[in-house]
Amino acid sequence: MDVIGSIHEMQSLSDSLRQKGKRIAFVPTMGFLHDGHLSLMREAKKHADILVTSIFVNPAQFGPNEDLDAYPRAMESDLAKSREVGVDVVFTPTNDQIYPEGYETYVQLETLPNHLCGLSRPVFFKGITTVVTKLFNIIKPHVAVFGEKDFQQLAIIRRMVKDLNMDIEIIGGALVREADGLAMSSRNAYLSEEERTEGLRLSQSLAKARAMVAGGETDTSAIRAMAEAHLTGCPAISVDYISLCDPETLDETATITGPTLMALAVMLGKTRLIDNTVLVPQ
Ligand SMILES: Nc1ncnc2c1ncn2[C@@H]1O[C@H](COP(=O)(O)OP(=O)(O)OP(=O)(O)O)[C@@H](O)[C@H]1O
Ligand SMILES: CC(C)(CO)[C@@H](O)C(=O)[O-]
Ligand code: BAL
Repeated sequence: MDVIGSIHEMQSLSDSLRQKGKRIAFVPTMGFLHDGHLSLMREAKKHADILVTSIFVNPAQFGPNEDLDAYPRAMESDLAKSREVGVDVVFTPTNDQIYPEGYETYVQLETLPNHLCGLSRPVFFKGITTVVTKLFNIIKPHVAVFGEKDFQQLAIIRRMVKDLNMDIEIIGGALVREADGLAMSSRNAYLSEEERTEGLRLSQSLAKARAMVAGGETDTSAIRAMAEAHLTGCPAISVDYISLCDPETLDETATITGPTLMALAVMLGKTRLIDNTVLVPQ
């Protein structure tokens, strides 16, 4: 497995792989790898000859009061896990290489960021679409895999690739959970033991919603009220959003008539947690 820190070296390697007719798959990450990331890598390997991943904690997607400095990092164990899963190349650029002095070009969508996480994280998706565009230009993948845990991110990347005619296939990887249902996330490392237990309220709310829909419920306000009550049953939880929306436009839905995204975001103490499921009417 190669570990490459230089943009120039990465671009040259991608060019030569492409010239040899190799198909390149790409999985971008911010490191502190868990089984969610590894499942995306296993999926990506099915679609290409060479698997490239990146580990880069992107400052442009963190707001001034967010957790950029605290974000967990574990480069050595990340490299060991990557090697084990069969990654061919890990790209690990520095902040100065990605955003050198004088940097001023950003990629931004008009509408999709004005929903869900984008409402409370104003620079989040502008930072993501910018860095993902740069990573695509450096790694030149044929296919890239993003997790369905970050459902809005996946929808935004799909839209961006279509709108900007990027010749890259985007694949969604299923959300991976701990055995008790908690969605895997690097930020789970912030949780105390007690918070870790209370964090189950997200996946429990989604399970209750699925049961309501299976029982014939179609009114999203009833489902939202159930989730609000279940989440705020824990005083340490403050709800950012409980959204029942169209999975493509992310516009809120009053009545469930087709597949509907139910997405949750909460602060549990100082930790931001998200989770989602797609509700399908009977
Ligand atoms: N539980 C999961 N199941 C599937 N994919 C996941 C999961 N967690 C993260 N991913 C995906 O891994 C990729 C890299 O995500 P990232 O490095 O931000 O990890 P993360 O665990 O989501 O971190 P955090 O939640 O703290 O931001 C993204 O495409 C993300 O959707
Ligand atoms: C796609 C990504 C690596 C861009 O920094 C990040 O948002 C993530 O880890 O989901
Ligand atoms: N998983 C998306 C990156 C973030 O929350 O900052």
